[in-house]
Amino acid sequence: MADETLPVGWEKRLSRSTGQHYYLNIYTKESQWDAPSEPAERGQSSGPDQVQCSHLLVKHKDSRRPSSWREEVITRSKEEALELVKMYREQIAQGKASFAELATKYSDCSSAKRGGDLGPFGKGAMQKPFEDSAFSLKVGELSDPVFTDSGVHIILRTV
Ligand SMILES: O=C(N[C@H](Cc1nc2ccccc2[nH]1)C(=O)O)c1cc2ccccc2s1
Repeated sequence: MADETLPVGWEKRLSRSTGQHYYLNIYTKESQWDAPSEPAERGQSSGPDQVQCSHLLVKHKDSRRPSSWREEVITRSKEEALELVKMYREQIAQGKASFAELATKYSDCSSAKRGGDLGPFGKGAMQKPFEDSAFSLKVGELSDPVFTDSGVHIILRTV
C-alpha cells in the first residue's frame, strides 16, 4: 500500500475493536474513519505556545533565595516587598519611568541586567503563578503584583 502522507495535524490509528484504521485530529482529539484531505482544524483558540515577558522582582526574607546582585542578604518582609512593587507599578503606569529603567535598577532577578527581559518561554518553564499571569496578559499589558516562591513580581508581556 502506498505510503500515506497525511495533511498536517492528523495521525493514523488502528481501532482495536474493529481492526479498521481511523484518523485522529491531534489538536482536538476528534477522530474520523475517512482519510482527511485537509490540514486538521485547531478547534478553540488555545492561545500562544510561547510568550516573551520582562519582569521586576522584589525579593523578601522568605524568598526561595533571599539574595541578589543588589543585596547579599535580603531582610525586607513580604509586605514591604509588595509596597515597593506597587510603587514601581504606579510610576510605570503614570509614565514617570520606563519598565526597563526600574527593572534594571531595582529587580532582584539577574534578568535586571537585560532590563528584566526573560526571553521567550513556553508553559512549564516558569513557576505556575508567574506562568498563569504571563499567559493571561495581552502584548504590552502590565500585570498586577504576582507572588511566587522567588518573591513579588510585576510582569510586562512584550511579545
Ligand atoms: O530564575 C531566575 N532568576 C532568579 C529569580 C527569579 N525567579 C523567577 C520566577 C519566575 C520568573 C522569573 C524569575 N526570576 C534569581 O536570580 O534568583 C532567572 C533569571 C533569568 C535571566 C535571564 C533569563 C531568564 C531568567 S530566569
